[in-house]
Amino acid sequence: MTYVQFPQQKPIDFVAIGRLCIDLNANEFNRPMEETSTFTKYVGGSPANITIGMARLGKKTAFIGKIADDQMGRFIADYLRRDGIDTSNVVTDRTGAVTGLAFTEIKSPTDCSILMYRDNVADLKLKPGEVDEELIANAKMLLISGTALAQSPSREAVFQALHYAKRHGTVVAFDLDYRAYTWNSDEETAVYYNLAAEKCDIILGTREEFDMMEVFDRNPDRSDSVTANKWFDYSAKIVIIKHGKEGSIAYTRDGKRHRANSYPAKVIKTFGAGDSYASGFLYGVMQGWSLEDSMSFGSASACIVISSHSCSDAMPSADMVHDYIARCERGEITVS
Ligand SMILES: Nc1ncnc2c1ncn2[C@@H]1O[C@H](COP(=O)(O)OP(=O)(O)OP(=O)(O)O)[C@@H](O)[C@H]1O
Ligand SMILES: O=C(O)C[C@@H](O)[C@H](O)C(=O)CO
Repeated sequence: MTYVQFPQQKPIDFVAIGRLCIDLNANEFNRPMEETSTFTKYVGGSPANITIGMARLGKKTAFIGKIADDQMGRFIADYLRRDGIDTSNVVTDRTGAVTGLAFTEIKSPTDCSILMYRDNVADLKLKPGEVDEELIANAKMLLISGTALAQSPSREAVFQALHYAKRHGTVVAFDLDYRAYTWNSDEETAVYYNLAAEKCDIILGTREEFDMMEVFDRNPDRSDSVTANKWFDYSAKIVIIKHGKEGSIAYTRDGKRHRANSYPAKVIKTFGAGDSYASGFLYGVMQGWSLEDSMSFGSASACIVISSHSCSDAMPSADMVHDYIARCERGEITVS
């Protein structure tokens, strides 16, 4: 059963809009940030990680965003280009804005957190007039990401991108990617998330992220099916609710529920799970696979990334994900 039809004649498979940042991942594991002295630098930002994931899986990709006019900004743009990602719509800020930094703390494999430095960041300065309509028109899928909705003018740039996607029949996926630090209030967050989600074909988020969107809704039991069904009155064809290690559930417009369990993993840290899951899942859907197979592929991709030190560098190829699934099926990876 195919839930989403992609416009196959379009030359670009996937374009994402949103933040391009730097991750500084603690080199010393299993200790608090206060006791961590060295970090390794990687390209980061959830939509950037997802795009890198899609590129590694062999998709033709592009990115729409804004980088700082500094060494970090140039490092990010070079990294994307080396992965074959089209950066023609990655604009350089000229106002003195800086690159967002995410310092990651790895207290234990299950207790990780991110300390974000995001004042005056370049990614939130993308303007609607800077979004390239032709690029979106030429893409089969546009991915938007929640954090880009947190402030103007990036917020308007995302809505402009959504408008172009609708105008040109580009499928829209929304990774909720809620980062509390960037927002001013729960009400503002819910209003803008809901306005964007109304326009999207595929919505992916954790239970907690959907809870955040439901501050004005009645869902006292935090029911996944109540959450999903709301979006089928708008544009959604697939709504995925992720439950960490417990796996994920996809709801579809025909009233069906599709479940994927997670695979075992030798976890180093949990961040990056959502980004690698998203790229693996969206890749599967674009290949025309069943939702179950696409979700399993996303889950295995997540395991590879959470068993690694980085998010972007660790994004796997399709062969690596198939191999991981085969090794799990042979019982060679058992630690969870
Ligand atoms: N500890 C784990 N072991 C195995 N698989 C996991 C684990 N944690 C997450 N996953 C896989 O990754 C998927 C996405 O994880 P999760 O629900 O934690 O997303 P997320 O909160 O968006 O991730 P992130 O921490 O990157 O923001 C899950 O559906 C599952 O398949
Ligand atoms: O999204 C961010 O800004 C931080 C990410 O780059 C980080 O790697 C992560 O949390 C992935 O989900």
